[in-house]
Amino acid sequence: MMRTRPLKVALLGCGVVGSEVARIMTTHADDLAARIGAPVELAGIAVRRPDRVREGVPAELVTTDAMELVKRDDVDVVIEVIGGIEPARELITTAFAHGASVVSANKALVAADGAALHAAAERHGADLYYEAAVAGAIPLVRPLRESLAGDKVNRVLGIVNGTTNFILDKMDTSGAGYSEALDEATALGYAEADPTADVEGFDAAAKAAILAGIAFHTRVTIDDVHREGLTEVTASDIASAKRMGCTVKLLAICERAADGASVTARVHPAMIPLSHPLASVREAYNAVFVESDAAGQLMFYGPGAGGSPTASAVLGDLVAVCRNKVAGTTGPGESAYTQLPVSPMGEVVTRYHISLDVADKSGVLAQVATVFAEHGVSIDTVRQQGRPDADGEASLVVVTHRAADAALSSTVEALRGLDTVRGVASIMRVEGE
Ligand SMILES: NC(=O)c1ccc[n+]([C@@H]2O[C@H](COP(=O)([O-])OP(=O)(O)OC[C@H]3O[C@@H](n4cnc5c(N)ncnc54)[C@H](O)[C@@H]3O)[C@@H](O)[C@H]2O)c1
Ligand SMILES: N[C@@H](CCO)C(=O)O
Ligand code: NA
Repeated sequence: MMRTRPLKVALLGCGVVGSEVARIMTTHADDLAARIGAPVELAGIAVRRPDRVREGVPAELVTTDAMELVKRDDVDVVIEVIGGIEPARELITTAFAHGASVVSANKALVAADGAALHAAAERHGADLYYEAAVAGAIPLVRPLRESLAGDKVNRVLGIVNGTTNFILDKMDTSGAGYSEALDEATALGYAEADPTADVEGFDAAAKAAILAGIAFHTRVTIDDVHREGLTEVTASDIASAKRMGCTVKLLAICERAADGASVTARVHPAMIPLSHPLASVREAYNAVFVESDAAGQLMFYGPGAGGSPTASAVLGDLVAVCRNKVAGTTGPGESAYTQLPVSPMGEVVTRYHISLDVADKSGVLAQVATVFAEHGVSIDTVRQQGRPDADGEASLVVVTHRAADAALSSTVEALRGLDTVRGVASIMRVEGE
């Protein structure tokens, strides 16, 4: 039976995502009401620039005072799509204190302070949902939190940033330059307000922290995630990858250690074989593999960025928290009972592709091989190529077997110390084999 008092929603932020949330709430109002069992209405929309014309957004709902809006007694749900740490955090905690549940797309905030936010929600008998924060429209937070709650997840591996995938894809397929590709991603609404968050890997690291925490039932913050962006990836890395039958992707990788006693979370560019399903993830699409004991390998794929896809995830959460309100209950909160520590990057074990500029003379190969052996890093393949442009120099490309990141780092340091090694042109991890 439909309850007659409408549920009131405060929308904070009306940018790329917020404007789409407002549009869908208006156009789908009847369906949303039927699915929730109560009408759902916008109580107000907090914006920073009230003079901006926003098509389809009722002017009488617009306010610049977000704090006053979240304190209103008639507000049942707050949707936070402002982004950043403050004032989003204070607005969300104030919303909880006033009895409202919160839907947020804010990965930066959840990855920095998720535990405190969950605790505040629980204290006030409210919900905190953030499906949109990880991989946009793709259902991932809820499947991990609910559908896989009876299984044991061991690994989450994927492409979780649309902007960087768009850039790498354009560079790889159309030969576009880095800044041209970034400008296009920004114009399409994929990039964050400050694209540094995307290209330096902060956005993906925040998502990795959230995924690792939920997947392994422990607490992982963005500071625990090893992060390398794509600003160091060169055209020559992409060409090297092609020669190996690989492509370069910015990956987020969360793993439970083999002994089950710790976890790792990292974001970095990596070479993956063209035969791997992640290699064919194009443009701003995201794809995430989840490996678990009972289910085996699951793949989640879809649009990970953009106003309308992200709004889809926000609306899904809105329906869920509204249903909970109607039923007088709350959904699952934080599950961090395993308290597994997060190991440093040095303990991660993977394969490496290293490209060295070396003196083109006898004995160099043996010298280089000795350095690898001395550090316990086993070589899989070596390819030497003369460089007609550089007199007396050659390129040596070494691909290793699986080795600890710390062992690889000390190998590279020792290689740099050799007179015959003129430079380390690139080091890239090789994943997905
Ligand atoms: N764009 C995407 O593809 C995408 C995807 C997933 C998640 N997200 C997340 O969604 C959130 C919003 O992203 P966006 O792309 O819509 O950003 P945006 O910059 O387009 O929109 C944010 C809006 O909030 C407004 N704002 C800032 N401070 C405010 C305040 N104090 N009161 C009221 N309004 C305020 C800004 O003026 C801006 O219009 C972020 O947390 C982002 O990480 C975005
Ligand atoms: N800037 C983000 C938005 C989605 O979180 C991206 O490019 O993936
Ligand atoms: Na999602």
